[in-house]
Amino acid sequence: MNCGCADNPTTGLLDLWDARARLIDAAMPLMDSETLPLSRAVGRVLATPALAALDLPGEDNSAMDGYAMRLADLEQSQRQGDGLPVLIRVPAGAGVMSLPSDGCARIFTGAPVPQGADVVVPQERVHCDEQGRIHVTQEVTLGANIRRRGEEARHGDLVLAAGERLSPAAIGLLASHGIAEVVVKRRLRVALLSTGDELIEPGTPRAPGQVYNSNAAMLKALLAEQGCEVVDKGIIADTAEALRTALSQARDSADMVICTGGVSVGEEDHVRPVLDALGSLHFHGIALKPGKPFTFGTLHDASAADVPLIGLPGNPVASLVGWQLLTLPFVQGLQGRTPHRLERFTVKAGFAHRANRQRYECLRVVLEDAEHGPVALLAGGQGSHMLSAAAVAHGYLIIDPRSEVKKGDDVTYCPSSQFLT
Ligand SMILES: Nc1nc2c(c(=O)[nH]1)N[C@H]1C(S)=C(S)[C@@H](COP(=O)(O)OP(=O)(O)OC[C@H]3O[C@@H](n4cnc5c(N)ncnc54)[C@H](O)[C@@H]3O)O[C@H]1N2
Ligand code: MOO
Repeated sequence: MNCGCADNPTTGLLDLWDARARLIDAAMPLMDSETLPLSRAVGRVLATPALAALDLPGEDNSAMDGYAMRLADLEQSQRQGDGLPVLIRVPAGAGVMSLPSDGCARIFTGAPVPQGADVVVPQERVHCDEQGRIHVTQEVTLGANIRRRGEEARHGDLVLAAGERLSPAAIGLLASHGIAEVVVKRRLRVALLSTGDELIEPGTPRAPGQVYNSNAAMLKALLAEQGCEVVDKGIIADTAEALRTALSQARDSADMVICTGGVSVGEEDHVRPVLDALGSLHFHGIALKPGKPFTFGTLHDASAADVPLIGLPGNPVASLVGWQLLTLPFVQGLQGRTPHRLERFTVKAGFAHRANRQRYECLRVVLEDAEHGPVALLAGGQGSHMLSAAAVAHGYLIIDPRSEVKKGDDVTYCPSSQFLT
């Protein structure tokens, strides 16, 4: 593990992308797992690969309601102009039948194609004469409208790799293979602390100077969305003693600790000194606005495994950005997931902006469609204490340090939706 040294000696700050890479490298996946029925497995992380127990589809089956036939029989009947008699009827759920020669089968979507048939013609493309014989009105191609046995997966194929988070579509996929239960990682247990004497919980009366604890509400929602179990340690007073006690208890109750506030440089900011006493600091201070005082370290425990600690800045937008860009990939690593690659693409700036000299800036923006593609507009006030813009933003513009953005310039956009998968 690296020390807390910044990689930019001039600014004293660690590069944003280096910090992200270090966090991804440092995440040691949880080893414990449990077996769950599919009905309780959505959002959980597969601990073992899911393999196909059979071919999918299980048989050649029809993609259309229509008529299954041999192309050779059809061509013969077309030369003679007498159409094909319907000899069998194959509904979905029927077993695999055999197609007698010189005729066709009435067939329905999903029904097994009878042996011998090599094409299915949709019913809209046939004409049925008075004798009930089928005439095909358009050209047909060998194999058309037949979904082939095993075309999606063969027995033994990998269906989903270990480390995949189970989306509703993934649950459906497993069910389509007949899989009823899966081995998943146990939920990551995250202890959450909010430091600050000014903090009170929403729903309680407020005195002047007090601030509602928005970080805990937001982080609980973010952690729940990632399938984590939150151990809520509440609001901790701004004293080193209170923080030391709270962090040691948090360490003993969770796989990871997240605290907010108290990571800056004032004498009321106790996270770093307490971390020095209880464990070790890996880094502090990132070239990121908002989010500069982001802190990463380890709480040591003589009798149990070490527990990682992430200290998010108190300013609510700094906490949010510090979660999305840095904490989330670390949490995903602990969960045994492959941390997602940050999705970014280029849009046009709809405003001018002079960037911070030392830090990447994450501007909260909304996208609007314009003639030559999407244009980013500021979603509202950009203060790191203002959640209003973050709450309605579609994503971030990530602006390089020292750059100057002019209206109409190409800029890097990072959609927020990616942080919710
Ligand atoms: N002299 C300096 N002062 C500050 C610096 C600096 O480099 N030099 N950095 C600034 C930056 S950047 C940030 S971000 C903040 C971060 O400070 P802390 O992490 O120590 O946070 P606090 O001081 O405890 O609080 C900052 C701000 O956020 C509000 N807050 C805190 N917790 C919550 C919460 N759970 N819910 C809602 N709001 C919260 C708090 O009331 C303060 O307004 O430091 C700058 N200062
Ligand atoms: O992280 Mo602070 O909010 O950059 O201002």
